[in-house]
Amino acid sequence: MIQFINVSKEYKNGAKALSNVNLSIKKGEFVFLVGPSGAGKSTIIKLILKEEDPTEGKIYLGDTDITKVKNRKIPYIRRKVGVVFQDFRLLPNKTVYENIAFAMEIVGAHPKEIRRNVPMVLSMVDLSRKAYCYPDELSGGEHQRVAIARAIVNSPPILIADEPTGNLDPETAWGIMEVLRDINRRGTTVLMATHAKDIVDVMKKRVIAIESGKIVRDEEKGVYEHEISHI
Ligand SMILES: Nc1ncnc2c1ncn2[C@@H]1O[C@H](COP(=O)(O)OP(=O)(O)OP(=O)(O)O)[C@@H](O)[C@H]1O
Repeated sequence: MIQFINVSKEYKNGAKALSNVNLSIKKGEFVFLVGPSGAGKSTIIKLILKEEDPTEGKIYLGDTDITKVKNRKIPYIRRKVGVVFQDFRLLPNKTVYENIAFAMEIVGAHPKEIRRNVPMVLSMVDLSRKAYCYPDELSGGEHQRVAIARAIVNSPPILIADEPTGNLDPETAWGIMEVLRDINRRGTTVLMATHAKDIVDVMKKRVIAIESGKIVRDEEKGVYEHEISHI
């Protein structure tokens, strides 16, 4: 579903963000991307979204090498990948319903489909009763659930979450994890970058650890970090 082959990324200012990264994520997997600040997690996400291009290497989404995709075809990639950020990014002057509907309008969905799908995803994130609220009337956890609903409303096969629980208290964060787990169980591939050690350790999902732009660990049912023994 997602494949990086010998991917390196150097930003224009000379910062080397990734060097020779190889990774392969299969359809339906749930993967945590962990590592210290500046390790390269957001860069991996930006490359998948084609917000940046790699300096070297190939990146496949399904059968498509997205490094070869022309800029005008980028919206086609964005339809395959839903994305949720730490800071929500909802439109403040639109209601919850309109925020989600807007994500469908911009990909040209039929109004009938919008009327069917928006209530469906709102119910998935348990927010049907807030459909006509504005973002400033929501709690942080509710905001993030709307952002997730918006990310999945076009049924993308891949959902990327960059620190989705970063601004939330522990209990609310766990609510978000339950929503992501449900979405994954319905078949969506989920890639989540996080610093939340407790969440990673409890979920027992695949963990890819990155440090200084290199993958240093890739484990099934992994943990956030291994204790270093000083004996
Ligand atoms: N647009 C940019 N221009 C130049 N350098 C950048 C840019 N974005 C990131 N970098 C550099 O690339 C490296 C990797 O950054 P990246 O944002 O991918 O790390 P990260 O693992 O997501 O960190 P964090 O956990 O703090 O979000 C860092 O050294 C960073 O300073």
